[in-house]
Amino acid sequence: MGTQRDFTPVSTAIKICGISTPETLDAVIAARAEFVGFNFYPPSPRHVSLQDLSALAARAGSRVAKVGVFVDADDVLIGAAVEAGRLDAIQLHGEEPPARAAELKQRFGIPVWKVIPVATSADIARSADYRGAVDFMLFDAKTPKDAALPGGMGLRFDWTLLSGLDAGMPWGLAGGLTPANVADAIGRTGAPLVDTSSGVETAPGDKDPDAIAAFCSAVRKA
Ligand SMILES: O=C(O)c1ccccc1NCC(=O)[C@H](O)[C@H](O)COP(=O)(O)O
Repeated sequence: MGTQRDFTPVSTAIKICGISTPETLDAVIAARAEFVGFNFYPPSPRHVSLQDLSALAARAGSRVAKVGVFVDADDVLIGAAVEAGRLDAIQLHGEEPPARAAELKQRFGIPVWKVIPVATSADIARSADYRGAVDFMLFDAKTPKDAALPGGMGLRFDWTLLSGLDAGMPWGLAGGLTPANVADAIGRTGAPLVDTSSGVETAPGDKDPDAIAAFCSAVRKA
């Protein structure tokens, strides 16, 4: 099982989400991102099979922490992915309630991240329900009800909603972050971690190694 990371920030941590090829995994590692996300939501263009996950995880070794992204998944899928990918954390990107998150934390013994979809200040307030149940909160843009995916859509939310945030635990910012806007996002929110997916792609699911490098460089200069 994976190890719990120390989020005490010396600089902003980076998660590149939706990696599915060896070449783009290498780009994430070369750019020294702290976290890589592997997607287990079948409708996503970034979805990885357990077989591919296993090969990617072996390639990564311990050079980057591996986060599995799940949407209201059952224990069988999560367990298989945790084992095949030697995952370091489980990211819940669906409608999992706090009790379900706490159950998964207990069952698999690795940190659980909960995505908080944000459109209004009420969404930020609701994140308090997850205190004590999860290890990390990722504030991401709420997608429209008829959206194809609950994440990875390149949508931003109003960053001022995070003003004065006391999440009560480590947290991060996601949603529409790109090499061009991530420094501004960090400056405005003070996010200890930033996460991107479509912002470093040429098409849905096609990650661009140069954009991954540019994103990480922009974060380090911020
Ligand atoms: O990326 C996906 O396809 C996806 C599908 C279903 C649930 C979550 C998904 N992505 C999770 C992420 O952590 C993304 O990085 C996050 O939503 C930000 O995406 P983007 O706005 O494209 O940077």
